[in-house]
Amino acid sequence: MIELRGIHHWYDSAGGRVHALRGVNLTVQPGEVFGIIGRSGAGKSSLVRTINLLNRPTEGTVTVAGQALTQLDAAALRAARREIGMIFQHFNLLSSRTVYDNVALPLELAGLSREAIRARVMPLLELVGLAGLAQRYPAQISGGQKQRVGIARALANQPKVLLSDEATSALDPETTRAILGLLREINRELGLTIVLITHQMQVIKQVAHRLAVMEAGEIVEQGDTLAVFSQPGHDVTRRLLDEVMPSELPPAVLARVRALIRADGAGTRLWRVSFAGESSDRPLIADLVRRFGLDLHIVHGQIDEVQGRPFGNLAVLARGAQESLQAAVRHLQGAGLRVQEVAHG
Ligand SMILES: Nc1ncnc2c1ncn2[C@@H]1O[C@H](COP(=O)(O)OP(=O)(O)OP(=O)(O)O)[C@@H](O)[C@H]1O
Repeated sequence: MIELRGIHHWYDSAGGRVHALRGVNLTVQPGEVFGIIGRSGAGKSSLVRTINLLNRPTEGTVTVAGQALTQLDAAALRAARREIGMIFQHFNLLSSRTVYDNVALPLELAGLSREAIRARVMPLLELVGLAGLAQRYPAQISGGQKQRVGIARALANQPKVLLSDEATSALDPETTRAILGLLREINRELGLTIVLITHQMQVIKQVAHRLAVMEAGEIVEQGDTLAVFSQPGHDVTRRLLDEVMPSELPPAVLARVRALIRADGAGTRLWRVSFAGESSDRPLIADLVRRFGLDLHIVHGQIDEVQGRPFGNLAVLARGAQESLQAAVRHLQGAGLRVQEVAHG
Protein backbone atom coordinates (compact mmCIF):
# COMPACT_ATOMS: atom_id res chain seq x y z
CA MET A 1 0.00 0.00 0.00
CA ILE A 2 2.86 2.38 0.89
CA GLU A 3 6.41 2.12 -0.43
CA LEU A 4 9.13 4.53 0.55
CA ARG A 5 12.45 3.98 -1.21
CA GLY A 6 15.75 5.70 -0.53
CA ILE A 7 14.18 8.66 1.26
CA HIS A 8 16.56 11.48 2.23
CA HIS A 9 15.48 14.84 3.52
CA TRP A 10 17.54 17.91 4.27
CA TYR A 11 16.04 20.99 5.91
CA ASP A 12 17.68 24.34 5.23
CA SER A 13 17.59 26.37 8.41
CA ALA A 14 19.37 29.40 9.81
CA GLY A 15 21.77 27.09 11.68
CA GLY A 16 22.70 25.20 8.47
CA ARG A 17 21.43 22.08 6.72
CA VAL A 18 19.79 19.34 8.79
CA HIS A 19 19.89 15.80 7.37
CA ALA A 20 16.55 14.73 8.93
CA LEU A 21 15.89 11.51 6.95
CA ARG A 22 18.88 9.38 6.00
CA GLY A 23 18.02 6.70 3.47
CA VAL A 24 14.70 5.37 4.77
CA ASN A 25 13.08 2.34 3.07
CA LEU A 26 9.66 1.32 4.32
CA THR A 27 6.84 -0.93 3.11
CA VAL A 28 3.39 -0.83 4.72
CA GLN A 29 0.98 -3.61 3.73
CA PRO A 30 -2.69 -2.96 2.88
CA GLY A 31 -4.95 -3.14 5.93
CA GLU A 32 -2.28 -3.02 8.60
CA VAL A 33 -1.77 -0.61 11.47
CA PHE A 34 1.89 0.38 11.26
CA GLY A 35 3.50 2.28 14.13
CA ILE A 36 6.61 4.46 13.86
CA ILE A 37 8.25 5.23 17.18
CA GLY A 38 11.31 7.20 18.19
CA ARG A 39 12.50 9.88 20.52
CA SER A 40 12.00 13.57 19.93
CA GLY A 41 13.93 14.70 16.85
CA ALA A 42 14.31 11.17 15.45
CA GLY A 43 12.53 12.18 12.25
CA LYS A 44 9.04 10.67 12.75
CA SER A 45 7.06 13.76 11.72
CA SER A 46 9.31 14.33 8.73
CA LEU A 47 8.75 10.71 7.68
CA VAL A 48 4.97 10.53 8.12
CA ARG A 49 4.59 13.82 6.23
CA THR A 50 6.66 12.36 3.42
CA ILE A 51 3.92 9.77 2.79
CA ASN A 52 1.47 12.43 1.52
CA LEU A 53 4.24 14.76 0.32
CA LEU A 54 3.36 17.46 2.85
CA ASN A 55 7.09 17.07 3.16
CA ARG A 56 8.62 16.48 -0.28
CA PRO A 57 11.79 14.40 0.13
CA THR A 58 15.03 15.76 -1.26
CA GLU A 59 15.73 12.27 -2.63
CA GLY A 60 13.77 9.05 -3.02
CA THR A 61 10.38 7.81 -4.21
CA VAL A 62 7.00 7.60 -2.50
CA THR A 63 4.35 5.20 -3.83
CA VAL A 64 0.87 5.01 -2.29
CA ALA A 65 -1.85 2.67 -3.57
CA GLY A 66 0.18 1.98 -6.70
CA GLN A 67 0.73 5.66 -7.59
CA ALA A 68 4.24 7.16 -7.58
CA LEU A 69 3.38 10.44 -5.84
CA THR A 70 6.84 11.88 -6.36
CA GLN A 71 6.20 11.84 -10.13
CA LEU A 72 2.77 13.51 -10.20
CA ASP A 73 2.03 17.08 -11.27
CA ALA A 74 0.21 19.41 -8.85
CA ALA A 75 -3.34 18.55 -10.02
CA ALA A 76 -2.76 14.79 -9.99
CA LEU A 77 -1.13 15.07 -6.56
CA ARG A 78 -4.18 16.90 -5.16
CA ALA A 79 -6.39 14.07 -6.41
CA ALA A 80 -4.05 11.39 -5.05
CA ARG A 81 -4.00 13.07 -1.64
CA ARG A 82 -7.75 12.45 -1.27
CA GLU A 83 -6.78 8.79 -0.85
CA ILE A 84 -4.73 9.77 2.23
CA GLY A 85 -6.43 11.16 5.34
CA MET A 86 -4.47 12.67 8.21
CA ILE A 87 -5.06 13.45 11.88
CA PHE A 88 -2.93 15.69 14.06
CA GLN A 89 -1.83 16.14 17.67
CA HIS A 90 -3.66 19.46 18.01
CA PHE A 91 -6.65 18.39 15.90
CA ASN A 92 -6.40 21.39 13.48
CA LEU A 93 -10.16 22.06 13.52
CA LEU A 94 -11.62 25.35 12.29
CA SER A 95 -12.99 27.10 15.37
CA SER A 96 -15.54 29.12 13.37
CA ARG A 97 -17.17 25.96 11.98
CA THR A 98 -19.44 23.49 13.76
CA VAL A 99 -18.51 19.83 14.18
CA TYR A 100 -20.71 19.03 11.15
CA ASP A 101 -19.14 21.76 9.01
CA ASN A 102 -15.59 20.73 9.94
CA VAL A 103 -16.27 17.20 8.68
CA ALA A 104 -18.06 18.59 5.60
CA LEU A 105 -15.15 20.86 4.60
CA PRO A 106 -13.10 18.37 2.53
CA LEU A 107 -16.31 17.33 0.73
CA GLU A 108 -17.16 20.95 -0.09
CA LEU A 109 -13.64 21.34 -1.47
CA ALA A 110 -14.16 18.20 -3.56
CA GLY A 111 -17.33 19.82 -5.01
CA LEU A 112 -20.03 17.50 -3.62
CA SER A 113 -23.67 18.64 -3.40
CA ARG A 114 -25.28 19.53 -0.04
CA GLU A 115 -27.29 16.30 -0.10
CA ALA A 116 -24.28 14.16 -0.97
CA ILE A 117 -22.33 15.86 1.83
CA ARG A 118 -25.10 15.20 4.36
CA ALA A 119 -25.29 11.55 3.28
CA ARG A 120 -21.54 11.22 3.95
CA VAL A 121 -21.15 13.34 7.11
CA MET A 122 -23.95 11.93 9.28
CA PRO A 123 -22.79 8.26 9.09
CA LEU A 124 -19.23 9.43 9.86
CA LEU A 125 -20.41 11.29 12.94
CA GLU A 126 -22.27 8.12 13.97
CA LEU A 127 -19.13 6.06 13.42
CA VAL A 128 -17.04 8.28 15.70
CA GLY A 129 -19.83 8.60 18.28
CA LEU A 130 -20.60 12.30 17.78
CA ALA A 131 -24.01 12.29 16.05
CA GLY A 132 -25.50 14.22 18.98
CA LEU A 133 -22.88 17.00 18.86
CA ALA A 134 -23.08 17.94 15.18
CA GLN A 135 -24.02 21.57 15.84
CA ARG A 136 -21.46 22.27 18.59
CA TYR A 137 -18.35 24.34 17.96
CA PRO A 138 -14.83 23.03 18.72
CA ALA A 139 -14.62 25.24 21.83
CA GLN A 140 -17.69 23.43 23.23
CA ILE A 141 -16.29 19.86 23.10
CA SER A 142 -13.51 17.92 24.88
CA GLY A 143 -10.08 17.03 23.49
CA GLY A 144 -11.12 13.42 22.83
CA GLN A 145 -14.23 14.63 21.01
CA LYS A 146 -12.13 17.05 18.96
CA GLN A 147 -9.93 14.17 17.86
CA ARG A 148 -13.09 12.23 16.90
CA VAL A 149 -14.05 15.16 14.68
CA GLY A 150 -10.51 15.07 13.24
CA ILE A 151 -10.92 11.36 12.47
CA ALA A 152 -14.35 11.83 10.85
CA ARG A 153 -12.95 14.68 8.73
CA ALA A 154 -9.95 12.56 7.70
CA LEU A 155 -12.32 9.79 6.57
CA ALA A 156 -14.67 12.11 4.63
CA ASN A 157 -13.07 11.46 1.25
CA GLN A 158 -13.07 7.69 1.87
CA PRO A 159 -9.28 7.40 1.88
CA LYS A 160 -7.32 4.16 1.62
CA VAL A 161 -4.69 5.35 4.09
CA LEU A 162 -4.94 7.25 7.37
CA LEU A 163 -1.85 9.00 8.74
CA SER A 164 -1.76 9.88 12.41
CA ASP A 165 0.80 12.44 13.59
CA GLU A 166 0.94 11.97 17.40
CA ALA A 167 -2.89 12.01 17.45
CA THR A 168 -3.17 11.00 21.10
CA SER A 169 -0.21 12.90 22.58
CA ALA A 170 -2.40 15.73 23.88
CA LEU A 171 -4.92 13.37 25.50
CA ASP A 172 -5.11 11.71 28.93
CA PRO A 173 -4.51 7.92 29.15
CA GLU A 174 -8.19 6.94 29.22
CA THR A 175 -9.13 9.14 26.26
CA THR A 176 -6.03 7.85 24.47
CA ARG A 177 -7.28 4.28 24.92
CA ALA A 178 -10.71 5.21 23.58
CA ILE A 179 -9.29 6.97 20.50
CA LEU A 180 -6.89 4.08 19.81
CA GLY A 181 -9.84 1.68 20.16
CA LEU A 182 -11.73 3.73 17.59
CA LEU A 183 -8.75 3.62 15.20
CA ARG A 184 -8.58 -0.18 15.54
CA GLU A 185 -12.32 -0.44 14.87
CA ILE A 186 -11.97 1.70 11.74
CA ASN A 187 -9.00 -0.38 10.64
CA ARG A 188 -11.01 -3.60 11.04
CA GLU A 189 -14.34 -2.41 9.71
CA LEU A 190 -13.21 -0.25 6.81
CA GLY A 191 -10.00 -2.18 6.06
CA LEU A 192 -8.16 1.13 6.24
CA THR A 193 -4.36 1.11 6.32
CA ILE A 194 -3.13 3.24 9.23
CA VAL A 195 0.34 4.67 9.80
CA LEU A 196 0.81 6.34 13.14
CA ILE A 197 3.76 8.03 14.73
CA THR A 198 4.21 8.21 18.46
CA HIS A 199 6.89 8.51 21.12
CA GLN A 200 4.96 6.13 23.42
CA MET A 201 5.32 2.33 23.37
CA GLN A 202 1.91 2.15 25.09
CA VAL A 203 0.35 3.41 21.87
CA ILE A 204 2.26 0.89 19.74
CA LYS A 205 1.31 -1.89 22.18
CA GLN A 206 -2.39 -1.13 21.89
CA VAL A 207 -2.78 -0.79 18.14
CA ALA A 208 0.20 -1.51 15.91
CA HIS A 209 0.49 -4.83 14.08
CA ARG A 210 4.05 -3.92 13.05
CA LEU A 211 6.41 -1.16 14.04
CA ALA A 212 9.53 0.66 12.97
CA VAL A 213 11.90 2.30 15.42
CA MET A 214 13.58 5.53 14.29
CA GLU A 215 16.74 7.16 15.54
CA ALA A 216 18.64 10.08 14.01
CA GLY A 217 16.78 9.93 10.69
CA GLU A 218 17.08 6.18 10.18
CA ILE A 219 14.97 3.11 10.85
CA VAL A 220 17.08 1.07 13.25
CA GLU A 221 14.67 -1.83 13.77
CA GLN A 222 11.34 -3.01 12.42
CA GLY A 223 9.08 -6.04 12.65
CA ASP A 224 5.98 -7.66 14.13
CA THR A 225 5.06 -5.86 17.36
CA LEU A 226 5.06 -8.92 19.61
CA ALA A 227 8.37 -10.14 18.14
CA VAL A 228 10.06 -6.77 18.70
CA PHE A 229 8.59 -6.44 22.20
CA SER A 230 9.80 -9.87 23.23
CA GLN A 231 13.23 -9.66 21.55
CA PRO A 232 14.24 -6.05 20.94
CA GLY A 233 17.38 -5.93 18.84
CA HIS A 234 18.47 -2.32 19.31
CA ASP A 235 19.37 -0.24 22.36
CA VAL A 236 16.94 2.51 21.36
CA THR A 237 14.11 -0.04 21.21
CA ARG A 238 15.08 -1.44 24.60
CA ARG A 239 15.07 2.01 26.16
CA LEU A 240 11.66 2.82 24.67
CA LEU A 241 10.32 -0.55 25.86
CA ASP A 242 11.36 0.22 29.43
CA GLU A 243 8.25 2.39 29.48
CA VAL A 244 5.97 -0.66 29.19
CA MET A 245 8.24 -3.26 30.76
CA PRO A 246 11.45 -2.33 32.58
CA SER A 247 14.33 -4.54 31.47
CA GLU A 248 16.26 -4.18 34.74
CA LEU A 249 15.24 -5.73 38.03
CA PRO A 250 14.29 -3.17 40.67
CA PRO A 251 17.46 -2.39 42.71
CA ALA A 252 15.95 -3.73 45.96
CA VAL A 253 15.12 -7.09 44.32
CA LEU A 254 18.56 -7.32 42.76
CA ALA A 255 20.27 -6.61 46.09
CA ARG A 256 18.19 -9.31 47.81
CA VAL A 257 18.94 -11.82 45.05
CA ARG A 258 22.68 -11.11 45.14
CA ALA A 259 22.66 -11.69 48.89
CA LEU A 260 20.87 -15.03 48.38
CA ILE A 261 23.37 -16.09 45.72
CA ARG A 262 26.31 -15.15 47.97
CA ALA A 263 24.82 -17.20 50.79
CA ASP A 264 24.15 -20.22 48.53
CA GLY A 265 27.50 -20.23 46.75
CA ALA A 266 28.20 -22.12 43.49
CA GLY A 267 25.34 -23.89 41.76
CA THR A 268 22.90 -20.98 42.02
CA ARG A 269 21.98 -18.96 38.96
CA LEU A 270 19.74 -15.97 38.38
CA TRP A 271 18.03 -16.28 35.00
CA ARG A 272 15.89 -13.84 33.12
CA VAL A 273 13.43 -15.96 31.19
CA SER A 274 11.53 -14.10 28.43
CA PHE A 275 8.50 -15.50 26.68
CA ALA A 276 5.99 -14.41 24.07
CA GLY A 277 2.83 -15.75 22.46
CA GLU A 278 2.24 -19.51 22.58
CA SER A 279 5.35 -20.32 24.60
CA SER A 280 3.54 -18.88 27.64
CA ASP A 281 0.81 -21.56 27.42
CA ARG A 282 3.02 -24.46 28.59
CA PRO A 283 3.80 -25.37 32.21
CA LEU A 284 7.53 -24.91 31.66
CA ILE A 285 8.50 -23.97 35.19
CA ALA A 286 6.81 -27.11 36.55
CA ASP A 287 8.67 -29.06 33.83
CA LEU A 288 12.03 -27.82 35.11
CA VAL A 289 11.31 -29.01 38.61
CA ARG A 290 9.99 -32.41 37.48
CA ARG A 291 12.47 -33.24 34.75
CA PHE A 292 15.69 -31.72 36.02
CA GLY A 293 15.16 -31.79 39.75
CA LEU A 294 15.91 -28.07 40.07
CA ASP A 295 14.98 -25.94 43.01
CA LEU A 296 13.38 -22.78 41.56
CA HIS A 297 12.43 -19.53 43.14
CA ILE A 298 10.63 -16.86 41.08
CA VAL A 299 11.90 -13.57 42.50
CA HIS A 300 10.27 -11.15 40.09
CA GLY A 301 8.02 -11.24 37.06
CA GLN A 302 6.09 -9.13 34.61
CA ILE A 303 3.42 -10.19 32.15
CA ASP A 304 1.70 -7.92 29.68
CA GLU A 305 0.01 -8.39 26.34
CA VAL A 306 0.22 -7.01 22.85
CA GLN A 307 -3.33 -7.00 21.49
CA GLY A 308 -4.30 -10.15 23.34
CA ARG A 309 -0.98 -12.00 22.88
CA PRO A 310 0.95 -12.37 26.14
CA PHE A 311 4.61 -11.57 26.61
CA GLY A 312 6.79 -11.04 29.61
CA ASN A 313 9.72 -12.17 31.67
CA LEU A 314 10.49 -13.90 34.93
CA ALA A 315 13.54 -13.53 37.12
CA VAL A 316 14.20 -17.04 38.36
CA LEU A 317 16.71 -18.16 40.96
CA ALA A 318 17.70 -21.73 40.00
CA ARG A 319 19.64 -24.14 42.18
CA GLY A 320 20.88 -27.55 41.07
CA ALA A 321 23.72 -29.58 39.58
CA GLN A 322 25.71 -27.93 36.78
CA GLU A 323 24.53 -30.41 34.10
CA SER A 324 20.90 -30.13 35.20
CA LEU A 325 21.06 -26.33 35.00
CA GLN A 326 22.53 -26.49 31.49
CA ALA A 327 19.95 -29.07 30.35
CA ALA A 328 17.16 -26.90 31.76
CA VAL A 329 18.37 -23.85 29.80
CA ARG A 330 18.43 -25.95 26.60
CA HIS A 331 14.91 -27.19 27.37
CA LEU A 332 13.57 -23.65 27.76
CA GLN A 333 15.33 -22.45 24.62
CA GLY A 334 13.95 -25.43 22.71
CA ALA A 335 10.46 -24.32 23.74
CA GLY A 336 11.07 -20.87 22.24
CA LEU A 337 11.95 -18.96 25.41
CA ARG A 338 14.97 -16.74 25.84
CA VAL A 339 17.18 -17.33 28.84
CA GLN A 340 19.83 -14.88 29.98
CA GLU A 341 22.03 -15.49 32.96
CA VAL A 342 21.97 -12.30 35.02
CA ALA A 343 24.10 -13.49 37.96
CA HIS A 344 25.63 -16.69 39.35
CA GLY A 345 27.19 -17.99 42.50
N1 LIG B 1 11.25 22.93 9.33
C1 LIG B 1 12.42 22.51 9.82
N2 LIG B 1 13.56 23.19 9.64
C2 LIG B 1 14.74 22.75 10.10
N3 LIG B 1 14.91 21.61 10.77
C3 LIG B 1 13.82 20.87 11.00
C4 LIG B 1 12.52 21.27 10.54
N4 LIG B 1 11.62 20.32 10.92
C5 LIG B 1 12.32 19.37 11.57
N5 LIG B 1 13.63 19.68 11.63
C6 LIG B 1 14.72 18.87 12.24
O1 LIG B 1 14.69 17.58 11.66
C7 LIG B 1 14.92 16.56 12.63
C8 LIG B 1 13.72 15.61 12.67
O2 LIG B 1 12.58 16.31 13.14
P1 LIG B 1 11.13 15.65 13.24
O3 LIG B 1 10.18 16.72 13.68
O4 LIG B 1 10.85 14.92 11.98
O5 LIG B 1 11.36 14.59 14.41
P2 LIG B 1 10.31 13.88 15.36
O6 LIG B 1 10.85 12.52 15.60
O7 LIG B 1 8.95 13.99 14.75
O8 LIG B 1 10.39 14.74 16.68
P3 LIG B 1 9.22 15.28 17.64
O9 LIG B 1 8.63 14.05 18.28
O10 LIG B 1 9.96 16.14 18.62
O11 LIG B 1 8.26 16.03 16.76
C9 LIG B 1 15.19 17.30 13.94
O12 LIG B 1 16.57 17.45 14.08
C10 LIG B 1 14.52 18.65 13.72
O13 LIG B 1 15.14 19.64 14.51
